Amino acid sequence: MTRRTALIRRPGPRLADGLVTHLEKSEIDLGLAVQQWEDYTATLRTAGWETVEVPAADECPDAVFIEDAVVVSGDLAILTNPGAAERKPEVAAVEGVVRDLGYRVVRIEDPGTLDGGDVLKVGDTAYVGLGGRTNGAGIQQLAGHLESVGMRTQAVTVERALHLKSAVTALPNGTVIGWDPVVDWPGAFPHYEGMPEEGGAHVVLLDDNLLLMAASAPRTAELMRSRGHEVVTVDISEFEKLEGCVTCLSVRCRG
Ligand SMILES: CN(C)C(=N)NCCC[C@H](N)C(=O)O
Repeated sequence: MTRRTALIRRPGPRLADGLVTHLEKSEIDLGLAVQQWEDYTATLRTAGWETVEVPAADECPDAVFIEDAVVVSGDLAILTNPGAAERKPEVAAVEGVVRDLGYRVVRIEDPGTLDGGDVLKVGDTAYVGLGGRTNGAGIQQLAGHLESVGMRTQAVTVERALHLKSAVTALPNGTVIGWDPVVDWPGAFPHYEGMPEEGGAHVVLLDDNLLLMAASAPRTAELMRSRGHEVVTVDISEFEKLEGCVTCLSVRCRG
């Protein structure tokens, strides 16, 4: 049976100090955020995922966005080198967890920077956002590591969004979906389709036909249901205020 493990990391007391780049800062309700995180992680478990908690990094406000700290593919865990200095200390505690899960561990090193939110895997292609957080050296190193697990890498410019996966994710059939105003280069993807809402650009594939989406994208959820997908939604409003989305709150390990 294939492993379905999701790495998660509890929000810390400093969450409200998290970085914002493309949004105005707004007030965060920490109690509500913790409740939303509990709901999100419970949704993963209900869908059959075992959740593994990475030790909290309470001094790092953005640590809950665990997706940015590690990229997994096949038997490989690639520890990232986040592009924002404040986020670099998040990575250290991930290493022990992925080693315990049996992954071969490699890392992105200076001068390369890379955030996991910039890596979108579709089949055997990893599209990687080249933008504010991930640089060319980081993409080159990633490409070398991914080659060892049979993945090819393609860089995609990201200027209008924080991360590539802030702008686009992919449906089970490989179609890349996005929210047009923040997608710099839709032609990079063989099949691209714009969605009616910003939050509609983000799906987590929980199963062959089961999508996890944010409650902030009801029209897109309806569109997906009308096409035969099952959709579960979670309210992640407090994380959206910090430019987070459903993908950022976990790292899905399949295999
Ligand atoms: C796909 N996305 C958006 C992510 N993987 N990460 C979101 C990180 C948000 C955090 N406040 C920051 O600015 O780093």
